Parts: sequence; structure tokens; C-alpha cells
Amino acid sequence: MPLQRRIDHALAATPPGRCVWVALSGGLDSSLLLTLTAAACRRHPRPLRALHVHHGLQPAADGFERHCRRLCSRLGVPLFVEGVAVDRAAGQGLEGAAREARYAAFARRVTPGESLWLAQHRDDQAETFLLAALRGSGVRGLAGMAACREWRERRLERPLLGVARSTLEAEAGCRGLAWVADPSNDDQSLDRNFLRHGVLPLLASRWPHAGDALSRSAALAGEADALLAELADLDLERLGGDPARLPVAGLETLSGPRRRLLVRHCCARLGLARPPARRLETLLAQLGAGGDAEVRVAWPGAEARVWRGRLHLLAPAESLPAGWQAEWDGHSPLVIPLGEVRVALGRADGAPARLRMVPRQGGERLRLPGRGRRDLKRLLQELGVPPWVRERLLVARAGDTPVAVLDPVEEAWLALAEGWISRSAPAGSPRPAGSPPPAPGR
Ligand SMILES: Nc1ncnc2c1ncn2[C@@H]1O[C@H](COP(=O)(O)OP(=O)(O)OP(=O)(O)O)[C@@H](O)[C@H]1O
Repeated sequence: MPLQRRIDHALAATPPGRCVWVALSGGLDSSLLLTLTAAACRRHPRPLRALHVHHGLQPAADGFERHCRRLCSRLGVPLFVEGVAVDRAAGQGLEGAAREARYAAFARRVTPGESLWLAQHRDDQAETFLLAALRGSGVRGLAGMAACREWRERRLERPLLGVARSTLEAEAGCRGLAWVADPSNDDQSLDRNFLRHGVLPLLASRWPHAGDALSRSAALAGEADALLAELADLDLERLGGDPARLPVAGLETLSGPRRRLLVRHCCARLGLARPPARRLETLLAQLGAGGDAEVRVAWPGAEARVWRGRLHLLAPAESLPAGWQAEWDGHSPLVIPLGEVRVALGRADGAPARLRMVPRQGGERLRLPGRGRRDLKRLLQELGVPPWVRERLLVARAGDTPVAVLDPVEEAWLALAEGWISRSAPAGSPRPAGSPPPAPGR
């Protein structure tokens, strides 16, 4: 299909009125994508904007921005430039850190409900497939980049994913299009560049359709991955349907591969990082060992615990700074170092409250309505509160007296002393403290 028609189709499939953003690096692919999309917008009018992220990592970066400005002004497309600070010390390599900063900038600019178009093409997909194979990935990694998917309530699309780089180069040549070359794309110490310049041309010299074949394999792996997700959903349904609390006995009825699949799938459903293969093996071996041994296996971005026969998948616990406590009147927003907690608390008789919020220390006793003074530890056991939740509890004290117990992550009062009531919370930020950040994906 001719390139322009491909983009026209993609735009026609975008609901009228929905804003389309083109992520414009200034390279050949995204400069061409913007040019084609601007032309398509004349036939299928949609609000169109370009977004350039200035990473500030190399002297050439100002030149990228200048090119983007020139191109957008020629096409009459509004350009937004986002400067980012790349955290080189984040332990994921410079490329990974730049990518994370770029996606954070995309999320800042592009509003939920809008579409973001990226210019990756078929040869990028072939490289991604090979990189995944060289890491020993399963079908999910081999599937590479999705042509279209939901991302943080936005629509992420790659309308050029089925198009060969050579086709894009030819089209840009015919149009006399200008673009900027990123010198870091020639650095063959980077794996992707080594594949691009060294390996793929060699493969293509023997198998001219190598790029096409590899990207077809990626698409087939994507289909297999979708089928596995359906299988995992069926298993999850059979085991009660709660991805955060899987029954260990039910898990043990599954074959090893299905058990691994289900745990990974549940992590994804919960927005948690999937466990690396070896961590997952450790976890499942501990489950298989049986008994009440306290199982706790953590990996970056998530952890798993077993309690009362269930495997709990959790965001990693965030702890409060040592010695932290806060004065609170019970109705103003309660802000703790983990975020804002949307709860309110008051005296039943309406008298003003002067409270101090402190982490639970142990040994607290509460006077419960109709039950007298009760030991908090026993009370939490009776309520079936898991140990890791007990560790994060805050106690509201009036003077020295504990009057309420708060789970700041669930934003819920677990116990209230006689004379105290939970009130409706002040309006505030929608993020519950401790909720995991959405993971960037493919
Ligand atoms: N600095 C940036 N600002 C905005 N979008 C970007 C930026 N860098 C990359 N992108 C988007 O992500 C896609 C993939 O990035 P990648 O680094 O593989 O491409 P590139 O070689 O820099 O640029 P191009 O794809 O335009 O030739 C780009 O096509 C573009 O849509």
C-alpha cells in the first residue's frame, strides 16, 4: 500500500476530534511521518501536534530542535518542545534512562484520550526481535513493539511499523525532505546500532527478505502472546479471579509453565513489574516446599508474599523516614511522605480534634466501642490483617491515647476507638499513596 494511503487509513480510523500527536525526534522517520500525517489531516481533519523531547545529552541536540521548528512551521503544525533531565545514574544505561525521561515527557504533554504516533518501522521491529532473542526472551519479548496499544489511557500507535526503512528513505528522497542525523545512531558499541549496521545487512545479503521475515515472526509471537494472556485469564477465573491473592493450593494444580504464566500475567494485570525468570523459579520452589514458612521474594518493582494459603503480589513497601510523625486536625488533607492519604477522622461529639499521626510501634491499646480496651496486635490478628500491612500502619493519637489505626495505602481506617468516627475525606489527589506507577511497556 502506498505510504500516504497507509497514513490516511490510520488517521481515518482515529475518532474525529481526537488530537493526534506525532513524536518528532527530527530523524528521517519521524520527519516523514509528520509530513505524511499533516497531508492526511487535510483529507481527514483532526487536531495535529508535534512533540519534540530535548534530552540535552549531546551538543547536536539544539540542532534537532531547530530542525523540528523549521519543519513544523513549514507544515503549519504546532510544535511542543519538552526539555528533560536524563538520570544517568539510574542504573539502566544512558539509552534506557533517556527513553524513560522521553516517555515521562510524552505522558506530561499528551492528555488521556489523545493519540501519540511514533515512527518506528519494520527494520526497527526486526532489530527489537533479534535483541529479544539474544536476551533469551519468551513470546512476549519476541513480539517486539505493538502497532497500536493503550498506554496510560492514551493511544500509542506506530503507523509505519510494517514499512521497510528503504521505503521510507526512498519516499523522503522523492519529496526532497530534510532531516537531521543523530550521530549516536552510528555508535556500534550500542547493541541496536551493531545489529543495524553490522548484522542485519549481512543477513539481508544472504536472505534478502530477512527484515520482513523477522518482523513477521514478531507479529506471530504477538499473536501467541495474546493467546497465552487468554489462557492465563481462564486460569485466573478458575482460581477465584483476584490477581493480587492467588490461592496456593489452586496454583499447585497447574502445570509449571501455566503457573509461571499465571504469576507473570497477574503482575501485569496489577501494573507490577513481572518477576525475572530466576526470581520466579525461587518463588515457585518456595511455594512447592509447603508449610507456613514465611515466603517473601522481591524483585525490582514488586514482591510476592504468602500468607494464609494465598500468594499475594504487591508493590514494594515504601517506608517512612525514621522518626516521622505529623500533627493533623482530622479534616485537612493528610499528607505523609508517601503522598496524600484521602481520609478524615473526627470526634463523634463534633468537638475539634488535635491528632498526631505516628507509625505503629507495637504495644498500643485501643478502647473499642462496647468491647473495652483491646490490644492492637490481637485485634489486627483477629481482623486478618497481613503482616506487611501491619508494618505500614499509622496510629492516630489524641494526646498519648491511640484513637484510630490507618492503612495509608488502602486509605482505610482499620479500627476506631470509642467516641471517634470516620468522616468523608477531603477532595484531593487521585493517587492513593503507595500505588505503583504505571509501567512503560512495548
Ligand atoms: N527526542 C525525541 N522527541 C520526540 N520523539 C522522539 C524522540 N526520540 C525518539 N522519538 C520517537 O520515538 C521513535 C523511535 O525512536 P528512535 O530513537 O528509534 O528513532 P530515531 O532514530 O531517533 O528517529 P527517527 O525514527 O525519527 O528516525 C521516533 O521515531 C520518534 O517518533
